[in-house]
Amino acid sequence: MSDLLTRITTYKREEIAEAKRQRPLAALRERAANMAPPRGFLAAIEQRQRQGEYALIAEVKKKSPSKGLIRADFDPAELARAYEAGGATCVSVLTDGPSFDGSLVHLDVVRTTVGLPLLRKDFMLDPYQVVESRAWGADAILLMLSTVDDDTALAIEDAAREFGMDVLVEVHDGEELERAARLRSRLIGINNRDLKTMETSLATAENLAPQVPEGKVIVGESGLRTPEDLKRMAAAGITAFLVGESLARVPDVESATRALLAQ
Ligand SMILES: O=C(O)c1ccccc1NCC(=O)[C@H](O)[C@H](O)COP(=O)(O)O
Repeated sequence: MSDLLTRITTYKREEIAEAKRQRPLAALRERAANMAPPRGFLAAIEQRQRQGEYALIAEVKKKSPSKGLIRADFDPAELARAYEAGGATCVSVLTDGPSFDGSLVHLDVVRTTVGLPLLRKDFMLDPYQVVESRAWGADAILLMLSTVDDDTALAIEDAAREFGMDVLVEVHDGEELERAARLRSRLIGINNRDLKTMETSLATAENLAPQVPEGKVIVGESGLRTPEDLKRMAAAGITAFLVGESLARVPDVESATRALLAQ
């Protein structure tokens, strides 16, 4: 694991322990049970792909460890509304506070603003966080295999399935891809960002895509900026994308979203 991920997972474990003290699992489960059913995240992506269109998961992102402040006048609701109007299929909401200035409250706000399925983008280390995600309105979660062992990955996936949520399983190399293939989730995200160097290379997704087993849906993640980048991914068989910075940074987010998706 990179130094950054070690630092993030260390404070995340402390956050989880504190959250469990503040809101025990039983109370969280009750809140999750009272939520409207999940909006189908994978189903929305596959429907878009069946129509021959790109499926965009557009990310509500204020700042990041690699880029610092991305959007000074950050308003999660306004950003999500622009993504929806620009043709996004789903929205990813960063909820990590210390590194991204995210919050679970953003998830709640975005859910009441748009009708698109929502991904909770955070560092999932404990099944407790899955229940928390559902309780705050997420329809899907991200599971980064670089931060969990196989038993934990399975437990997190099981918890998500119990709540009818989808899991985007994130990999960055061949070994993680082999582990991802053993999980039941059909969504595999290939992260182009190397979290040791913070460099992005589209070659990562291009090289790993042919090794993804039949029946899985690949999401190309990070470093995607232009319609040409998406075309390059599509040539490698990837037509679903997770995009944050390049859309969240610009003044006219709706137009930028529409322009990115032009095929
Ligand atoms: O973005 C970062 O700097 C980062 C650092 C450490 C862990 C995760 C990080 N990013 C999360 C993501 O996966 C991206 O937000 C997402 O793929 C969108 O990437 P981009 O379009 O390059 O903003």
